[in-house]
Amino acid sequence: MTSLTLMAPAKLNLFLHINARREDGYHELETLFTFLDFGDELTFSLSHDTKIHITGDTADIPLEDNLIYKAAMALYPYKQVEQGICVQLTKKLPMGGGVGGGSSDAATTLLAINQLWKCHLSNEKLAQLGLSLGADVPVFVNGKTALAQGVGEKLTPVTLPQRWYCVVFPNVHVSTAQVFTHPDLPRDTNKLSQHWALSNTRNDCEALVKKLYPEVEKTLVWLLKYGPTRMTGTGACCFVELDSMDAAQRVLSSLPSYWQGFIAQSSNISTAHVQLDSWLKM
Ligand SMILES: C[C@](O)(CO)[C@H](O)COP(=O)(O)OP(=O)(O)OC[C@H]1O[C@@H](n2ccc(N)nc2=O)[C@H](O)[C@@H]1O
Ligand SMILES: Nc1ncnc2c1ncn2[C@@H]1O[C@H](COP(=O)(O)OP(=O)(O)OP(=O)(O)O)[C@@H](O)[C@H]1O
Repeated sequence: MTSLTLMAPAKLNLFLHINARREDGYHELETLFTFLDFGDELTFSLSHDTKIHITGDTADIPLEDNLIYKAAMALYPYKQVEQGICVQLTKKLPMGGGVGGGSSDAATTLLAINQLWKCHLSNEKLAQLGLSLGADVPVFVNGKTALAQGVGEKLTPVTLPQRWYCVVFPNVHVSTAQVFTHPDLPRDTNKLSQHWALSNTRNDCEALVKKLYPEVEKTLVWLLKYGPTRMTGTGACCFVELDSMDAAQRVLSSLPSYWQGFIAQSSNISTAHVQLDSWLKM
C-alpha cells in the first residue's frame, strides 16, 4: 500500500502546572493531556521522485519550517524505499492556538512515513526523534491520554472519562516562547500526581495570558456560563467541559461571530492511532 490518510488530532491540556525553570530555559511541568476527535487531515503517498512535497493548507509557512517537513526529514536517514513523500494537508486546527496542531501534524507524519518508507522504528524511537521537533510531539506519537512530566516527554498513561468540549479560538495568537520567558509567569507550583479534577488544578499560564491578551479573558468569562472552563497550553484557545454533544452544540451555536470554535469528544486513544491500526490490518 502506497498511500495513507490519518487525522492529526487536537489535544487539550486539562491542567498545566509549572514546577521549575531548568538551566536551559525549558520548564519542568506537569500537565494532563487528552485527545479530541477533531483535527487536521493528512494524506501521505509515495512520490515519483525522492523529495518531500507538502500541498494544501500550508498557509505562509516556508516548506523547510513546516513541522511536517521537519518530521519527514527526521525519518529520511531511516528510509528503506527509493521514493520521497507527498503530503496533502487539510488544516482544521488554529495555528499557535494551544491545541497542538503543529506538533500533532509532526507526530502523524512520523507515524505514517515510518510505515510508507518501511523505516521499522518503534514508537519510542519516533517519540525520541519527535521531541527535537517540539515538547508536545512525544505524547501524540505515543497516542494515549497521559500525565506528562519533565518538559512534556515523561509520559504516564491515564484513563479518563470521555467528555464533550466546546473549544473557542479568540482570534489572538499567543507565542509560547513569549509566555515561557515572561518574568511574571509563576514557576513554583508543587508537584501533584493525583486529584486531577478541574476544580483542584489550574493552568499556570492563564493569569498571565489573560493579562497580556484581554480577548482571552473575555472568552473565558463568556464560556464560564456553560460549565468548567480553562485555557489550553499557552493559549489562546479556551475550552468548556460538557456532559453531552447536545450541550456542546448549544454552546457552539451561541458563539459570537467574531470567534471561531469547534466541538469534540475526548478519547483515551488518539484517532491517528486508531486509523493507523485499521490501515495495518487492511
Ligand atoms: C506548553 C505546552 O503547550 C503544553 O502542552 C507545550 O509544552 C509546548 O509545546 P511546544 O509548542 O511543542 O513547545 P516547543 O516548540 O518545544 O517550545 C516552544 C518554547 O516554549 C518554551 N518551553 C516549552 C516547553 C517547556 N516544557 N518549557 C518551555 O520553556 C521554550 O521557550 C520553547 O522555546
Ligand atoms: N504543520 C504546521 N501546522 C501548524 N503550525 C506549524 C506547522 N508547521 C510549523 N508550524 C509553526 O508552529 C507554530 C506552533 O504551532 P501549533 O499549532 O503546534 O501551536 P500550538 O497549538 O500553540 O501548540 P502547543 O500547544 O504545542 O504550544 C505555528 O505558529 C507555526 O508557525
